[in-house]
Amino acid sequence: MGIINQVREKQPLVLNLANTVTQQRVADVISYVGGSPLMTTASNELAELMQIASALVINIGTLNDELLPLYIEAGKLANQLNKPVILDPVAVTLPYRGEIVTALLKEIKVNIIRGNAAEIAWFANQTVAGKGIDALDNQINEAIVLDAAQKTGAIIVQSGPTDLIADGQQVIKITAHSDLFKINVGTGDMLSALIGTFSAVSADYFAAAVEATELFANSGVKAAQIVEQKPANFINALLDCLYEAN
Ligand SMILES: Nc1ncnc2c1ncn2[C@@H]1O[C@H](COP(=O)(O)OP(=O)(O)OP(=O)(O)O)[C@@H](O)[C@H]1O
Ligand SMILES: Cc1ncsc1CCO
Ligand SMILES: [Mg+2]
Repeated sequence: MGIINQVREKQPLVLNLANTVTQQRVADVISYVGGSPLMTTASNELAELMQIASALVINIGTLNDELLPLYIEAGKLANQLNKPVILDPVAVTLPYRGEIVTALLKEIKVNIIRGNAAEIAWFANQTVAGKGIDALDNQINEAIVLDAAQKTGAIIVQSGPTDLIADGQQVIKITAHSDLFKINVGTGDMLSALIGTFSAVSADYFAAAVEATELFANSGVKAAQIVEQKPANFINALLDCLYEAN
């Protein structure tokens, strides 16, 4: 049985420390594949929520000083309960964000990191051109992705025209893509949430990352055919394709 079927059967609750820009799209992705999204920013309820959640997705897109303790507290709870932690390190190449992520990784174990080429290179102490939330150079450099996996101990998903998924030993490439992904802000955040949802029901986090990334790419290809290059319609078609996936 594919992991998508397990998601539909188990309807896992996926807890999100989301950014405030794209959280509706993130909630939609989780719900359309059969999961149950929940967003919080309240420290007081984290212990209760991590008990019922099956995965934690931390997206630092709109971080602030108060959020670092929340990320750490939620991450520690997830680690203690053996639930997967997915990190979306939005614009981590910027100094303040880099400081926050460095501090976070000292305190918690992150199981999967999903970012663009510029963000992933940061974890390998390398520089790949980027501006804010966007990568400007979609390098397909397997050595960087492997190094990022080894340095962090996390599974790495580098998104771009070709997606790369790596643990410390192997790299898998996914080449199916649509250029309508790129214009739509938050498709990376959606992918991180989809990976979180798949890892919520699969003990094999590498398989979860691969299957979720493949499904997202293939759904994008189908959606692009349906909407004939209309980028706003693309998101709706993408969600419809995720809803229909099996
Ligand atoms: N140039 C491109 N052509 C086709 N697909 C792309 C391209 N760039 C990214 N993608 C796809 O778009 C999705 C989002 O990846 P991207 O690398 O843009 O994430 P991101 O920069 O974190 O995005 P965001 O910050 O908007 O959420 C992924 O499914 C990725 O495979
Ligand atoms: C545009 C933007 N700014 C902070 S987060 C975000 C959404 C992409 O991650
Ligand atoms: Mg991003």
